[in-house]
Amino acid sequence: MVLYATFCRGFSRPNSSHRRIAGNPLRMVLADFFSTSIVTRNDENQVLDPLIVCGPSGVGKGTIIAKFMEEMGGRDQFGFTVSHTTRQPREGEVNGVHYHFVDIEDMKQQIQQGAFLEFAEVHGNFYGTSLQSLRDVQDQGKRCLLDIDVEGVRSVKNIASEMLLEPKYLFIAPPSFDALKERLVGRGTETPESLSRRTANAKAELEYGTPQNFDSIVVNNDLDVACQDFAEAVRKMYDL
Ligand SMILES: Nc1ncnc2c1ncn2[C@@H]1O[C@H](COP(=O)(O)OP(=O)(O)OP(=O)(O)O)[C@@H](O)[C@H]1O
Repeated sequence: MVLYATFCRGFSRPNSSHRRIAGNPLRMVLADFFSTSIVTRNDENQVLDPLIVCGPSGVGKGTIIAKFMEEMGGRDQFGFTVSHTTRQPREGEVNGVHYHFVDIEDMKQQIQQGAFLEFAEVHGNFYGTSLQSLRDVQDQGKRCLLDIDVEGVRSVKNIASEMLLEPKYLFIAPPSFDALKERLVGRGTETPESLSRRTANAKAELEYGTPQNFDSIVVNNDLDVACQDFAEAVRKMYDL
């Protein structure tokens, strides 16, 4: 409830043009009643429900999302919601672009202040999606694209209806567990310890990646095919 109140407060922009709340009639009435702009429309009058992308570490989420956004027109409709993390930046990662890199005390403080839609401690580090990062995307009239782990998906599912959000959930699966492990090794970012933590977590994450829990599942075997499948799944889910 505290989080909900924070969320409503955070998203309340009474004078904004994006306050044209939409969706089904009940949603519209409730959204107006609660004076929240979580449910918004863009200039083409389309509802801006978030896209939640999930999958085990190393499956290729970042790679597919980058191609979709940069090479397949994704950026016209979606804005990447930049997560916070307490892990160290990898080579080439830019603060504020790939992640907001923060230290652990800062992150804990912001969590306590209710600044996050969801957060989780994964592989010994905190990851989270701040309400501000969602607002930043919505202010551009775009749908939020979130790349979050299974715990994050569970958290969002628990609170989405309270917030009148109707996200679409897409899971990216590897062709096999061995292929996933090979990619993590090939990426060259993991220590032996972090590799075994990530692969151990992947087992439970793959079990959660079922049609019961996700609107769409894309298998990332051949990268180009997976990107096409991803774009097609997005088109179908949002009726674009
Ligand atoms: N279809 C594919 N075939 C082979 N390698 C791939 C494929 N897709 C991605 N990769 C490679 O796998 C590695 C992991 O990809 P990426 O970093 O995008 O995964 P991720 O799911 O975003 O991981 P994390 O959750 O840890 O950030 C990268 O080195 C990437 O180049």
